[in-house]
Amino acid sequence: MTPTNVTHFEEIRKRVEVIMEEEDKLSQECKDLILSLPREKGWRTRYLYLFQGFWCPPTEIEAIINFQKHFQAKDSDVVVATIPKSGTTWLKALTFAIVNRHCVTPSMTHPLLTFNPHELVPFFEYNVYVNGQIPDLSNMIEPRLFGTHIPFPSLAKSIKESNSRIIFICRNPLDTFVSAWIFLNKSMPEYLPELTLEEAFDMYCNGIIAFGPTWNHMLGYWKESISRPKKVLFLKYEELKKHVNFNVKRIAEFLGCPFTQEEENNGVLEGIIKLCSFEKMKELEVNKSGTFGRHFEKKHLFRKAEIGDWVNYFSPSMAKKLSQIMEEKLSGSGLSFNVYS
Ligand SMILES: Nc1ncnc2c1ncn2[C@@H]1O[C@H](COP(=O)(O)OS(=O)(=O)O)[C@@H](OP(=O)(O)O)[C@H]1O
Repeated sequence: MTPTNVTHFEEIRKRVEVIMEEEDKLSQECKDLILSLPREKGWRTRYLYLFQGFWCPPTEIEAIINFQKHFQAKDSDVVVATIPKSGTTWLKALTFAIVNRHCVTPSMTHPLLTFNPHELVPFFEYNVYVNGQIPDLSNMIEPRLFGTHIPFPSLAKSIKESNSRIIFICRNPLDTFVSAWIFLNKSMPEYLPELTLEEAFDMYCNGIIAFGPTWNHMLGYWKESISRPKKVLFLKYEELKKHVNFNVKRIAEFLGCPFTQEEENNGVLEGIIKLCSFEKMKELEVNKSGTFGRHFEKKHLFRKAEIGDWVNYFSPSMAKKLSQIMEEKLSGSGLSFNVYS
């Protein structure tokens, strides 16, 4: 092992220890609850627990309970909701850039050039309600922007009942799986010691993935976007990538701040798209080092950003299997997900 590898390994070991300690520090109430829940081997934590109908790591369970008890939504709030590895970083960046475009003057450095999108749009479950904290969020600049991987039914009641808005994005589940698998292997390899790609894939097909089953997660937001289109905007990563201008304009309209013709003529829309692009974000110093969320490395957030990269990892039979599962689980909902597109 080279000295650089040793340092990297040491860093990862330390982060894993921190996570273990955080799990040990959970409140007794939460520990008791967790003991009563069905559990399966986790991908990046010792176990995932079946909590409120979805698979969840233990520290997130405590955070979600706190969030459900204490979060008071404002009508102006915007929540970026996603399945992990389906375009969260990108959508957070776009949302931040769209809603704050009138506050950023040409003479100032854009916050997205010096902060990672996860630092500008905090996750309820990883940043805001961690370690039993109940932060005072009333002084945050409005509109307040938050991120979450929590399924729709488990969002705080005040989000569902207020006029706050939710933008949801999901992605071809095979690419989502590959992105998650590679991200965790790179960022947290110690957590995947005995799990082969095939085993992880089988777990995924059985719905066992943080915040999954994936199909339930999609369906929760999908159904809400149909019944309350002003409340939930439902996006797909592939469509956002293929028709970025159209969809960025759609997001702005949904958020009540459409781009004017003048802004379009002056390159404001184009500028936002460029600023938030994979190529631009990947090259920023701020995104090359340091960690975010649950001690993940920022640099691994920007890998390939390609549609259909799964072909480099899966056999045709794996693709067929997941495709069939998705078809069956989504059948009758009006939502379809072609893994081949
Ligand atoms: N700006 C931008 N534009 C397009 N695509 C982007 C962007 N930033 C990140 N990515 C790609 O998104 C994948 C990471 O997903 P998430 O951002 O959801 O990860 S996380 O849940 O926040 O950890 C991951 O996909 P893969 O490359 O397929 O692994 C990233 O490369």
